[in-house]
Amino acid sequence: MTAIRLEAVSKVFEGEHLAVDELSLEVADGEFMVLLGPSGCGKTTLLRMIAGLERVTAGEVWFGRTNGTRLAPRDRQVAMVFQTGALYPNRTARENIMFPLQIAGQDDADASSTAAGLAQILSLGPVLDRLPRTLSGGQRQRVAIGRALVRRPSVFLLDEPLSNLDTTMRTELRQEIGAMTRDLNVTTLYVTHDQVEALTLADRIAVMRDGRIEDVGTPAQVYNDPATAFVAGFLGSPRINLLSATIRVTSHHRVALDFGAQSIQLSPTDRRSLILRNHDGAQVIVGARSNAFSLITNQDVANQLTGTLRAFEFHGQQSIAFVECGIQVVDPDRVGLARPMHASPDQDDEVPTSLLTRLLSRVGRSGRSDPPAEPLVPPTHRRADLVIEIPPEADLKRGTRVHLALDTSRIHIFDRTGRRVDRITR
Ligand SMILES: Nc1ncnc2c1ncn2[C@@H]1O[C@H](COP(=O)(O)OP(=O)(O)OP(=O)(O)O)[C@@H](O)[C@H]1O
Repeated sequence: MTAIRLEAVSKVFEGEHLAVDELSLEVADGEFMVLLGPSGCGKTTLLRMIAGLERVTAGEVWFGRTNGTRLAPRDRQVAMVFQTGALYPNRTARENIMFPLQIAGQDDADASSTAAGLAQILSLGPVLDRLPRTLSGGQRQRVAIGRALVRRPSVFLLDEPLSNLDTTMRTELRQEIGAMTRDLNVTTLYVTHDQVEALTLADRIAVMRDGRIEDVGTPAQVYNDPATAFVAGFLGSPRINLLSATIRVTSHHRVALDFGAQSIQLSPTDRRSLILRNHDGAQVIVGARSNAFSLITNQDVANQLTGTLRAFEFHGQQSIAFVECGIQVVDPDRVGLARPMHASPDQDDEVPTSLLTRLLSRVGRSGRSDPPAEPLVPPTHRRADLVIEIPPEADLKRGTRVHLALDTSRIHIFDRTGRRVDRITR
């Protein structure tokens, strides 16, 4: 078993494309770490650098006490499984699994019995003597996993191993991968862009964006106490509401969040007031998940927002309502990009300068591309809507005025670049 330590690792591809940007991360011995992030953020590149399949442009990769940055892949004791585990088509499942042992010089009988033992754990017993083309996608992935694990690697890397499987198979194999890697106590780095896989499998999650890590923590930490607005937006469904606000400190040192036409106050006992009192007048982003709101009929309740119900969707256990409150809503995918959606030009300076930006600034080019196009949103959802959960039995008509209580103990406050300003824990 081996811990992995990445020290300021960067990868610049030809054409000066920066895929990984001075990234540091430690994965403890035997830990299951999930790298979570949107397509193109550099997850696969990072995994390939750890496996030795991609040269590191700068920084170091350590396995325990060994500097592995320049080690050949075969000397790293690392096994990797890809999206579609490529199997030898003319070898049976058993032969595929035992092949690495044969290459290592083990005799056939021993290799076959080791393969059979692993196949039992992977529920492959009945299909061990079949060729890959006769197996289902899930079975093929199991064989690929078996082949990767058969030599008991110190480090196990998986790159979206479930992405080509149907939902039932994904859930089943996901649970098995979790159980098996823990039984074998192998240090595992698992890449996905699927938040459910990350939340259910990980000991810790590292959330990546644009070649960097925005947050690392247990699933509960990154979900309940996200470091940035992007992380808050990436985890959770429906996505968190991000509301533009200004901090106002009243004469009695109470902190109010002013949304323009409406405002709310933090409770005087809220310890975050002590931090926010120093930010009077600051433009911030308030993050509130859909279940931080509740519909109320009593208009005397403090901290309520009023809006018009525009649409709702039935989701079984709950319904999702879209409420127009006249509050500017921010897109989590765009917060903190080089040119934030609502930022004034001078706020760009607050965004950390990346390695590529610095590299390219020497040749007089900007390191970041334009923000991506607005992602698709459900047809019922306008960007300015708050998205809230309501009980499925709520009998509401579109166009009615609704009052929403906001539980301020469950909101997060970010600066305009998306970094948390109200963090007490962690
Ligand atoms: N060989 C390469 N040459 C040039 N650019 C590359 C190369 N491989 C990857 N990239 C670029 O590096 C960035 C990161 O790619 P990478 O495959 O690591 O992302 P990812 O997070 O794994 O994405 P996905 O989830 O879609 O697989 C992308 O912009 C990609 O286009």
